[in-house]
Amino acid sequence: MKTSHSLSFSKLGCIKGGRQLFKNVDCTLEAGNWLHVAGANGVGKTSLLRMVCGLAPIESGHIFWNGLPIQTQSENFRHDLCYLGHLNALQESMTVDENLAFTSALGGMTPDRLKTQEVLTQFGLRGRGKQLVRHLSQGQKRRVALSRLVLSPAKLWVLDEPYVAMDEAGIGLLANLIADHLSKGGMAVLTSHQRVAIGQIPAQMLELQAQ
Ligand SMILES: Nc1ncnc2c1ncn2[C@@H]1O[C@H](COP(=O)(O)OP(=O)(O)OP(=O)(O)O)[C@@H](O)[C@H]1O
Repeated sequence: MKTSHSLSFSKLGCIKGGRQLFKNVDCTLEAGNWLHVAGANGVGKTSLLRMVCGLAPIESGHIFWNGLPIQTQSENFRHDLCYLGHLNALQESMTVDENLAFTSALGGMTPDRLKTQEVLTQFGLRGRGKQLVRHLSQGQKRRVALSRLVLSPAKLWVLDEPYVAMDEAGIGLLANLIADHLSKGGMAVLTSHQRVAIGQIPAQMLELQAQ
């Protein structure tokens, strides 16, 4: 069932190291849709995503979630959000299962062993649950990180270069995962230097321009 979630940017601007990266960015994303944030290296894509996730302050303009500024509803918004940054944010000295259980606990959920096994199988990591993350390849680590999306109840997925280190099968898998998420009324914001196709759902493009 579709929900009425929405994410909006209004006159959003960002200054880093005394340099204006972007300004006056306006955009609205409704439930069931995805936003491709594009632009040259250093234009500010990661900075924008970090602002959306509350990891960097909003210097000018506003970010609204369901019509309200995100700062006024931090807890709600955090619950609705799942962020995957450049780094996988995995504990290298813990097993795959332990990492996923930790993610579930952080999201306020009881770790579900069966569901975890299902997700690992879906991501081509069957039988890897007891393996230490530091013994996985880069692509496998990325797959573990991405499998957290499936275990999260979040409506909004914010993904910074999710395809990095993924092979062709992994790229297809992630595209299907996002398409499925959108079909259930979810939303996704992602950056990628590659062209991205998510099923038949057209991208809403936000091309950041160097100032
Ligand atoms: N804390 C900071 N202090 C100073 N400058 C910063 C800081 N964080 C980012 N920058 C600068 O802001 C600019 C934008 O960085 P950002 O990572 O957002 O770009 P990007 O569009 O994601 O780039 P890429 O496509 O290369 O990943 C870069 O020039 C970067 O050096």
